[in-house]
Amino acid sequence: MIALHEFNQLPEKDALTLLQPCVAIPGWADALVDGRPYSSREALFIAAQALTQRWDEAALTQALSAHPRIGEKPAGAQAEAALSRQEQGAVNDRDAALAQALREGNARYEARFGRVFLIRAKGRSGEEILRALHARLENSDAQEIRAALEQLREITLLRLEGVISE
Ligand SMILES: NC(=O)NC1=NC(=O)NC1=O
Repeated sequence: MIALHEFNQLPEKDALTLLQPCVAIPGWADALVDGRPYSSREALFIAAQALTQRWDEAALTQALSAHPRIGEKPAGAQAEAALSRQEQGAVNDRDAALAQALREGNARYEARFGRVFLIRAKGRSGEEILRALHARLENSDAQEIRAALEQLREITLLRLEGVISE
């Protein structure tokens, strides 16, 4: 976590490294770093959100390489794995029936849409995530790309909030 004025002054490489765990879409961090200096944290978040509007199915596929399945808390020390574990903290991984239901739901989703189910897990219980997964299974391909991209935006901006303080 660094202050906005520090972020504005970081060497480009260090600023990119700081933003990299937010989302595995390099163009997003590149553009956000290029847009410095930001006059306020709000201006930074407005720019960050605007840049996510460019994302399409290809960007979603690229980002999913850095997101473990829900219920599969990733091992590994890299920043993304630690963030995923923290974000999935409310998913009770001691509930075997829930874990099984999530595994089955993930498998059904992947069979239907051909990619990992993505949801902003922070603040959501496993049961709430499972309900959302079942509801989204009813989406058309186009609807589900939009739904997944919206979740990716939420995850990315939540992670950015954890990187840049006032
Ligand atoms: N498949 C996922 O939805 N993964 C994740 N959701 C989050 O909020 N963090 C993740 O890693």
